[in-house]
Amino acid sequence: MSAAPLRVGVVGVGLMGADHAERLVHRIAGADLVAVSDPDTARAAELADRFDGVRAVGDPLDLIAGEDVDAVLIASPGFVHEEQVLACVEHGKPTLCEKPLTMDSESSLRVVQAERKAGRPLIQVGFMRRFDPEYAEMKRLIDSGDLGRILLVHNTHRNRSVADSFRSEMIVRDSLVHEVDVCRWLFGDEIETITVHAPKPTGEAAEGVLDPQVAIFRMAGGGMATSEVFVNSQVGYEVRCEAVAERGNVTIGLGQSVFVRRANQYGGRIPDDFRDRFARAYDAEVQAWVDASRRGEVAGPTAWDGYAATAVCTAGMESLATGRPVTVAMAGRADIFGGGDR
Ligand SMILES: NC(=O)c1ccc[n+]([C@@H]2O[C@H](COP(=O)([O-])OP(=O)(O)OC[C@H]3O[C@@H](n4cnc5c(N)ncnc54)[C@H](O)[C@@H]3O)[C@@H](O)[C@H]2O)c1
Ligand SMILES: O[C@H]1[C@H](O)[C@@H](O)[C@H](O)[C@@H](O)[C@H]1O
Repeated sequence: MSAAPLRVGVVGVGLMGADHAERLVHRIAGADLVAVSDPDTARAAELADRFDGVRAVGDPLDLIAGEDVDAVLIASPGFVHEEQVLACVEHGKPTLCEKPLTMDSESSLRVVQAERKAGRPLIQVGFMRRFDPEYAEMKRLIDSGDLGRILLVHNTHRNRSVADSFRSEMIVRDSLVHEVDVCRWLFGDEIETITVHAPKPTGEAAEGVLDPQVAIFRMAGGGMATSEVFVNSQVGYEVRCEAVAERGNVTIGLGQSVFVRRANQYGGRIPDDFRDRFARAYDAEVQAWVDASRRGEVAGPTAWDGYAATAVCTAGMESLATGRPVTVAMAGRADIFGGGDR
């Protein structure tokens, strides 16, 4: 591992970028935040001013090219990820790119191919649930084999509310993409077909938005998963997952760590949003990225995982439009890696 701290630049400093900048400064070892960039230059300057020695850069591509930046954390909107990740690859910089890797499977495949051409792994994708202590324990239990083979997974994913600009297809591409990654990871298998159904929408969703949605995945090895995604639930941030195996089942996300009784009521607290529920997961994710980058490696979800998830969501958006099951179209791994393991 390099003895020097990793000098990190953050691209996009909205909700997630600002949250990651705070964690890089206050909670992550072996990294120095050196630059932030956002087309909203006032927002970037305001964030940079909160910390010592952090500069605000107008053009994200200048930050990526910067000689004082060793590695880049991308937290811009998904539609600019392709250009920015490709620039990072061109400059040989380790990159943590927030999900989704890109907007569709063709562009994600271009990223996989560019990384392959660069000759070394550079990209980690921000599927932070893999770093959540509860999900990690679930994965450990399933992989131990003690419960037998995993048969089914049931996911629930609810946000309190989203902006009216968050349309039906974004529920698939931006929200369901987490369940896609979780299922690929838990089953250790690809999703072969996806069907996305929608009941009559909630009156709390914007006009024309199909919310909630229910997705069904059929895994290549015969497993199956259901996922409810409901982004205007009005309740809070609820993420639950139950894995059903041959001799037992595992549930996470019940949120029962603190149970309070008062004023004729009992219960616990429901988190506001992802930053609250997954704070420890983001910390572990970014720490793993920093550590691996200093070793010249990639930890956690790879560009291939980002591509596979995007390919499933591309099929999912087609299913949402047609109401029919759609087979996921993916390039063969061997065609890209020639039998390698990444
Ligand atoms: N892992 C998670 O749980 C999680 C949670 C929320 C968001 N995300 C992802 O993080 C990313 C950012 O989401 P957010 O919620 O922070 O959005 P946001 O809208 O709060 O912030 C996005 C920021 O990017 C800036 N931006 C716009 N165009 C840009 C460009 N070309 N280059 C750089 N910055 C640009 C905007 O000005 C804004 O400040 C998205 O990819 C989103 O899917 C992940
Ligand atoms: O971009 C966000 C983020 O990925 C959250 O984790 C998810 O719960 C939201 O639904 C999505 O919009």
